[in-house]
Amino acid sequence: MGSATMGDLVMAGFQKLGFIQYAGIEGVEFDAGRNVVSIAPRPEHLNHNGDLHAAVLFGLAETAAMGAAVSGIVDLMGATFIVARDGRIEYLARAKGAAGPFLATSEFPAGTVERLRADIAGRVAVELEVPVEIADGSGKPIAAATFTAVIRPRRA
Ligand SMILES: CC(C)(COP(=O)(O)OP(=O)(O)OC[C@H]1O[C@@H](n2cnc3c(N)ncnc32)[C@H](O)[C@@H]1OP(=O)(O)O)[C@@H](O)C(=O)NCCC(=O)NCCSC(=O)Cc1ccccc1
Repeated sequence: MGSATMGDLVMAGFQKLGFIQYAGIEGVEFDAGRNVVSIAPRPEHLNHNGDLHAAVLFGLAETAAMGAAVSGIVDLMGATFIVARDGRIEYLARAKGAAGPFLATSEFPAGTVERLRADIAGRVAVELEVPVEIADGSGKPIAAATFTAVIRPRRA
């Protein structure tokens, strides 16, 4: 199965979730080791300053990160337990509602997916650091985040 088809499958799964629907998060790019998702702010996503609510930005970042974490292992997920252990976000600049759409990009350095697949094949538990950057519609960085994905052989 090609990565475009896998991306469609992963995003279709995300689209069933209430938070994803509420936030209007959409898939933009999906490839092994890379995931980009976007949000076009609606009035209910904004805070008292008219900026994207911090929790919505965190949710956008987490969606990008966990999508990237699974992007190179979709075919192995049946045998794999995967959850986010933690996440940290730095809000670098105001995410003004009118400056959308906002794009969250999560991408691994070269070799990460290959190592992860080898660890899964070897039934080695992994703690994967997953970076995310969020930019506004002009490309200006507005947040940087890091998540830890726990990836283990699924217990019977
Ligand atoms: C698992 C760990 C991170 C580490 O804890 P540790 O002390 O080392 O582990 P411990 O042994 O205590 O097990 C704890 C629980 O985990 C389960 N389990 C563990 N290993 C296996 C296994 N090999 N196979 C099967 N299950 C396993 C175990 O049964 C137990 O369940 P229980 O509680 O009995 O029902 C724990 O702190 C935790 O679950 N945190 C919450 C994580 C969370 O909810 N994140 C938020 C969002 S998730 C997300 O991102 C969604 C997403 C994913 C993918 C794509 C897109 C989106």
